[in-house]
Amino acid sequence: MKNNNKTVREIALEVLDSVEKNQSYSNLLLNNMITKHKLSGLDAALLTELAYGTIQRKMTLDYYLSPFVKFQKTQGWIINLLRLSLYQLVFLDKIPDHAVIFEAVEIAKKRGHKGNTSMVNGVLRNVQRKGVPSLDEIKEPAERISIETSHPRWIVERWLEQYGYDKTLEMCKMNLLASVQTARVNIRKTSRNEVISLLREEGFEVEPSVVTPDGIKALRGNLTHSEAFKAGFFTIQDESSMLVGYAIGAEGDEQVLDACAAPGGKSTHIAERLSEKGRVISLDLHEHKVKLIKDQAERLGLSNIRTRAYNSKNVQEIFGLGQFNRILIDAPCSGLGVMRRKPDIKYTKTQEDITSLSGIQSELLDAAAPLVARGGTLVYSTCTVDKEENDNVALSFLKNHPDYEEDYSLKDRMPDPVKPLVNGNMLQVFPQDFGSDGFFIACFKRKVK
Ligand SMILES: C[S@@+](CC[C@H](N)C(=O)[O-])C[C@H]1O[C@@H](n2cnc3c(N)ncnc32)[C@H](O)[C@@H]1O
Repeated sequence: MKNNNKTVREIALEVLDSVEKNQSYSNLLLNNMITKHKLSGLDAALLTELAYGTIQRKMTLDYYLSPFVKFQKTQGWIINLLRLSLYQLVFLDKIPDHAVIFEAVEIAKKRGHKGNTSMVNGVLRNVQRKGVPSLDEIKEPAERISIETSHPRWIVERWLEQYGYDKTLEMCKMNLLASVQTARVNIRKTSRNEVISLLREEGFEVEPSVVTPDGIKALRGNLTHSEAFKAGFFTIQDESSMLVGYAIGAEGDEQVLDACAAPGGKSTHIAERLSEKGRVISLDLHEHKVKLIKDQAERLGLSNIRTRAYNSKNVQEIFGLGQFNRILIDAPCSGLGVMRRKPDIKYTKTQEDITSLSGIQSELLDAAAPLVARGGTLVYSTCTVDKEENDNVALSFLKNHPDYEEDYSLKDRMPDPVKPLVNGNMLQVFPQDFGSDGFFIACFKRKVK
């Protein structure tokens, strides 16, 4: 359990501190830590469980700690150490209580003075003796969901209003579960059956996705470490994200603009479905992001993608009106559909972010709209579940663009299990539908006349 003289729990505490202090993204930070400390499979899995679990359950843990700790008067790292320890005591049954408390005290000794050590020891032993307060004390439904599932109250209230009690509770509970790694097969190079056989030969536990025809689910092992990945046989992508590639329906020699394209998950999907002569033009704001798309295209052996660092609000300055058969706006969004993979999102996003993002989303759609050829397709997607960024943006787009209409072929383009979720030209996938990301897709068609 020791790496560079740091235990996995010490590293987990560093992750918690950094996520809180520097607003670092937990998923990126965790990957960096795993590499920096050269963590092996089991230790990497434990670090992920401890750091993600503690962040995911932060509000519940604070409720449990509240009778025992004066939050205002306690240093941040001590609160994090207590959260980390309590998470193990309450939510993990494979680690004995005495080991959890012993390690917490050792960390406190290394990090702080004697007073800190005895406080950590005292709080954890007190919790052990008296037990944590019952959630049944919380009578009000929004507050109960908020504390029990660690979602800020404003998010719970919005979802209650938009989707009702049952869906909200289901979604909040689902968001606490670990996400499963999934991959999309590069149909240019190989088939799903072949990739599954290759991965199994390499010792990975995988199965076909039941959501998408080109998807694979990893039950054990990180697929990016496989030879099949290096050979460009697949892309790591969430199953909901894959749906966008089907929704846009690109084929043959078509010209497609992907206006918010990095790191390239959807651009490469579209390119795989086009011919060699077809083109995906992939834009994103910064050179370093565009490089991610180029790297993926190269790994996958795709020569029909062109990239450029560009602000897509100004696309009309570089492309001709009606130039593209299809355009995708996979817009920047609040990401409230991907909380399982980025648990810190729920604590950092605000209602103001949602409003300002919906403005940006509309601007991007407005800028791209005239570049779609008559009879062509415009697809708008987000990885969020908030109606202000989803349905409302889609509806106001149609209202402001009389040259567009709903594209009802969205349903035909969806894989069978997804079809029942399509509502006209829109699709909202919730995390609880398939265990994939919360995702929204709207399809528009530019009128022929
Ligand atoms: C949801 S992500 C795109 C994910 C990508 N489509 C994929 O499947 O891999 C949104 C992207 O939009 C980019 N973005 C935000 N504002 C933009 C703008 N004005 N012009 C171009 N790209 C923008 C962000 O940098 C971010 O990479």
